[in-house]
Amino acid sequence: MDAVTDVPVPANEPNLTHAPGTPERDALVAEIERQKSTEHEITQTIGGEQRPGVGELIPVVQPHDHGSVLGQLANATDLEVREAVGAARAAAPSWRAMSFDDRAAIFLRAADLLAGPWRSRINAATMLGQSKSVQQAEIDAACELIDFLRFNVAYARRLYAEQPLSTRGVWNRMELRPLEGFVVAITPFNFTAIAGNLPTAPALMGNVVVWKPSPTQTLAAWYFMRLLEEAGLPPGVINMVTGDGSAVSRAALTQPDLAGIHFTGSAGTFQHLWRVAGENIANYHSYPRIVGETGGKDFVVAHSSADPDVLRTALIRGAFEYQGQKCSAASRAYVPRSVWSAVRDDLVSEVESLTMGDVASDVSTFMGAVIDDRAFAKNAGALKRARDTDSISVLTGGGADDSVGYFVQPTVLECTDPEDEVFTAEYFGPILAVHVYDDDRYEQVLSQMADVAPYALTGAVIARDRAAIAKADSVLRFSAGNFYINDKPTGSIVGQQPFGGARASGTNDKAGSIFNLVRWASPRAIKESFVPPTDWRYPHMG
Ligand SMILES: NC(=O)c1ccc[n+]([C@@H]2O[C@H](COP(=O)([O-])OP(=O)(O)OC[C@H]3O[C@@H](n4cnc5c(N)ncnc54)[C@H](O)[C@@H]3O)[C@@H](O)[C@H]2O)c1
Ligand SMILES: N[C@@H](CCC=O)C(=O)O
Repeated sequence: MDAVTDVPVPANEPNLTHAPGTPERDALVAEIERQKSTEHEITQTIGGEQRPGVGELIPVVQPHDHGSVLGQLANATDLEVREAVGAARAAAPSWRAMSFDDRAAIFLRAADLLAGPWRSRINAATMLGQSKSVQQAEIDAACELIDFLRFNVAYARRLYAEQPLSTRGVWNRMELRPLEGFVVAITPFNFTAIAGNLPTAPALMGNVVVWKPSPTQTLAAWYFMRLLEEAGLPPGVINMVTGDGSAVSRAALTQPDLAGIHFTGSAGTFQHLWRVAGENIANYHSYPRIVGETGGKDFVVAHSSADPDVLRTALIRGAFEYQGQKCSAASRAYVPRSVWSAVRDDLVSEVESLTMGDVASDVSTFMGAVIDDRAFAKNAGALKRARDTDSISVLTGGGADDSVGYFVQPTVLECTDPEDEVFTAEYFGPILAVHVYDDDRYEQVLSQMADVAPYALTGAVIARDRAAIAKADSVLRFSAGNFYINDKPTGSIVGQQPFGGARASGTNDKAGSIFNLVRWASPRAIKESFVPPTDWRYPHMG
């Protein structure tokens, strides 16, 4: 049985600025050059062994310069996925027998390695492979992932300490067992932190994992696997298979000992995974835990009392950082006419001043490219449709060019029809749709926009009038799992704003929180009677 020890009290990792002349910037630039000139063989990791993979090869490119290949990965075959499941099964007995302190120490060491010698490696891979600016890589691949690793240890300790009442002569205990079987973690392209958190959170709770990162995030994922090995993660606890995931659906999700799915990505993919689990429901030993955080159509609603500078900043940062490819990105805004007349021209000219380009060659760049040809086509199609729709005016942007990289201009659309697709569909790109309303229609606008999109992930109200804030808080109660007052709807911080949404946005299990970790444990209640009864009769029987 584990000793109950204290764990280090977590604190959020401070962001390094990477300002010109700082040591972190020099280290990062050198590491970017090293990775650019390396043809990475992006191996799978099965039972602690790095394997090149026998499936079809998929090039990993720089999205802002798609002719530059960073390495190749192989699309995992069904056999390789089955081997990864086998390696996880083989590792399970010794991993679950290991004390919590020993497991926790591995992930705390991983956090410290990432905060120190591995920081520039994982940041550089995220900038090159996912086209993140240095600021966006730092808050994600370094700080948020370090926070996930450290805070999860503290949350897990709290969960283990949560014990039932004991009465005189009876000791009641609760044991948090890992799930019986293995967990599949399937992760998105847009956050290296999420990719790292989804396999490590169940592993911390004593589970074994098969991890399938997104092809376009696999370079940073591959480096993170190496970091976990250096931190002392035993072979087979987390097995990484590469590729598009189709083999994982066929060969892992159908296994009788599938214990859970830990997913982040689009709503469509999540529904597919749930369907596969549903079709196999009678074959599983236990009901698999299904945790999925998915898409958003995140809003900013302004009241006539809004500070125009606060609104403009929230819109620019919220909509255009990382090219609008955050699930939390502001993609629809509702602005009263009086405020719009104060904000519109400055907003347009500031959006036109945003720099876009090769984020890895010029570290001062604000925006890079969208992730791949599929994302480019989706955004270019949405822009064409906007140009062709009478109720929409393109205020700035509207162009796209994939000749060198997958570049989509930061775009502001003004649309008179609040039911239009620009207010309901997730484009996952730098496109902000604005609906301008008469100032006295605030309450009607809140009611309309509360339910117009299928998602309920993030949203913000910008207002100085307290009653207006309270009204938005109440009408939009179920429209966002993360609600911001006078702030942008992006940039949640582990330990401060637990993240996730409901409706089509997911199961809202709040990544990086105690609510998420509880899903990866199977509690056992134990009652021990010290002086048990020896006569079955009760006093009322005389
Ligand atoms: N709510 C959140 O916390 C959150 C966070 C980040 C991203 N997202 C959402 O993720 C989406 C963007 O990420 P994406 O483009 O990587 O999503 P995606 O759904 O295309 O892919 C997610 C993962 O699923 C895999 N996958 C796809 N088809 C599969 C299949 N048939 N079987 C098994 N695996 C399969 C992909 O390879 C990838 O690893 C957006 O919708 C965004 O809103 C949500
Ligand atoms: N923590 C991030 C999550 C974004 C998801 O893609 C945010 O709040 O912006």
